[in-house]
Amino acid sequence: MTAGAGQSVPAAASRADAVPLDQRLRITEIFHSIQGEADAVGWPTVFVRLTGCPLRCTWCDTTYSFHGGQWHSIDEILAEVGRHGARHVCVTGGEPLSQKRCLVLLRRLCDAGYDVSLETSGALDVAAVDGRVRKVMDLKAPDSGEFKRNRWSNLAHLRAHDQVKFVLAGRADYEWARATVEEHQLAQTCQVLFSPVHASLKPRALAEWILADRLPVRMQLQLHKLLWGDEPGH
Ligand SMILES: C[S@@+](CC[C@H](N)C(=O)[O-])C[C@H]1O[C@@H](n2cnc3c(N)ncnc32)[C@H](O)[C@@H]1O
Ligand SMILES: Nc1nc2[nH]cc(C(=O)O)c2c(=O)[nH]1
Ligand code: SF4
Ligand SMILES: [Mg+2]
Repeated sequence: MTAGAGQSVPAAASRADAVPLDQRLRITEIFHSIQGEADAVGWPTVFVRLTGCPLRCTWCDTTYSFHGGQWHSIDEILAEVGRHGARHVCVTGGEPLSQKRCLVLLRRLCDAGYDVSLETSGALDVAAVDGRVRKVMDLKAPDSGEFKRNRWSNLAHLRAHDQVKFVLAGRADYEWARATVEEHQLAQTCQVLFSPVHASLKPRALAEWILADRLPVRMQLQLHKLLWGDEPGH
């Protein structure tokens, strides 16, 4: 289901008409791919990309999710996810938590037995996210232009299976991330991921900085971009 690309699910769409709008979610795309980021990297995964984001990170690779999309009921989304036969589901966006019913979707996916992860900017409250969901929470570095949106109180809701992620555009971002990890003792709470902004910061430079500083962080590249480049739907 690639709602943003104009493809819909006709039979399901007519059923959804009976569901009140406030019980539906606006979806940009649902697709099956290899998880390219975070702890579940490499697993065949179904991605549910919710439409809309209140942030505008300078380097965002998913600007096509800011607008458009199609409304779908949670039952429809679950049916589409099930069609792909994967164990892992990643709810992403856009900023998924900017739609309140995302919380219900996450709970329903967990109840259905999926291994569920949530990619979130860290700008919205994560307190009510189902504890079974693995949160992958960005802390936005200065060069993202969205540093002021970091919601520091979210750190209190991180559990051992969650991840804090820093996407870094250059050395200044790196210095800030290193100081933030230290200040908040993040590596003692959960995995800390450092990733270069794709095609901006050289991965090798980031790797050498992490090694030189003996940082307790996990470096990562976006595997799907090595496989498929910037094509949406992967
Ligand atoms: C597209 S965002 C959607 C979820 C949520 N809005 C967020 O920012 O976490 C998913 C992940 O992709 C990362 N990302 C976006 N553009 C990127 C880029 N150009 N290079 C590396 N990572 C990027 C984000 O930092 C985030 O960790
Ligand atoms: N393959 C693949 N893995 C991903 N992991 C997180 C993604 C995202 O856009 O949030 C993503 C994505 O867009 N594609
Ligand atoms: S918060 Fe996520 S989706 Fe929104 S602009 Fe930043 S990277 Fe893109
Ligand atoms: Mg992506």
